[in-house]
Amino acid sequence: MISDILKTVIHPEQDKDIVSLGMVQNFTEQDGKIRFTLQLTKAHDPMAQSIKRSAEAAIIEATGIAPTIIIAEPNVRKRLPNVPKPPKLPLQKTIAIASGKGGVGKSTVTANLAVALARLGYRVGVIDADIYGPSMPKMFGVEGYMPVTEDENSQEIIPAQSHGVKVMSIGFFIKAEDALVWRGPMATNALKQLINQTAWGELDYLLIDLPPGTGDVHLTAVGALKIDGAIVVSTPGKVALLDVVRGIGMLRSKNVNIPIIGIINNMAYFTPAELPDNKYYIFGRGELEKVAQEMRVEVLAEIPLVQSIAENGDSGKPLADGITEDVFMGLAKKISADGNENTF
Ligand SMILES: Nc1ncnc2c1ncn2[C@@H]1O[C@H](COP(=O)(O)OP(=O)(O)OP(=O)(O)O)[C@@H](O)[C@H]1O
Repeated sequence: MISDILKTVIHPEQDKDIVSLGMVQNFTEQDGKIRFTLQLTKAHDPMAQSIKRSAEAAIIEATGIAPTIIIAEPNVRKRLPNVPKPPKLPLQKTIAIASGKGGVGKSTVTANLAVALARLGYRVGVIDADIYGPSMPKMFGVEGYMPVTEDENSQEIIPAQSHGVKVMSIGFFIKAEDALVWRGPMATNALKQLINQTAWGELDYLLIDLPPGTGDVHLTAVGALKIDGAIVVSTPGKVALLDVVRGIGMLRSKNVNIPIIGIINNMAYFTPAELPDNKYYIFGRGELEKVAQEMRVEVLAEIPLVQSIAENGDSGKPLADGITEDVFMGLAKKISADGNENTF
């Protein structure tokens, strides 16, 4: 019996055989071919390849048949407590998060919004297309993630998983200090690969963290996959407003032509953690709303400047405090099918 043979294959860390651990699934033996799925019990199990090789060797030794073994990642949704069933969406929605200039909080918004959508029960993926400064690995606490393919014949890379979100970043492949030398075609090719060669599985929302500005990488991202809409992140200062106008202009240009879902006013006001009801509009108030009105775009959310947002971003824990959680859950409801007015 093949199952007896597989019982001799022990998971080195869990000290139990792979049959008792329930890792052997969908077993078939037909026309001299043996095939099964090696169902991992934890995500990105570093032992996966060595277990697969041991199982192959054991079967070949006993039967002379080289089996086909497919490694399957565990279904993270099943392990998350209290996750509501996702509402049925007709299509996967791809949303680009853009900004006219760097440092306004685009990556922070992407990470927190992704986790908020996942908490609503949606299946969410994030592509860090910020080739010149990838920050998703840090924000999701998966900096050490080594991308692997499903098996050696597969071209598809398995994304990292963190806080219920699938994450793929150029940062998994290159050192941060090398990112700046990625220019032109190299950057655009890398981005295309990230988009098309990731094993996303089924997703309800795919968020793309675009690089800041309006360069060639944007056009590639836009060309490589159908983007359903863009969220533009800005800060309230006057200089930033000019960039918003430019950014929206780029997104609406003939070549790009992406509908704008709305603007996010990040660092709109300062709130001290100990006085969460006090709002200090230190960069002024109302200017961004004026620009939004002129450009016929909605301001989707005002996100306060709070120390914890920066701290949680640095330590890989999105949505880790009350203030951040409230504002991003509100935003996620607003833009998703959970919202009443705008079922994007
Ligand atoms: N609402 C906020 N409150 C406090 N800190 C914030 C807030 N939003 C962003 N930050 C901090 O500001 C810095 C810049 O944010 P972030 O990296 O998200 O910007 P970005 O627009 O993606 O930048 P880049 O374009 O350079 O990648 C980070 O240190 C982040 O933690």
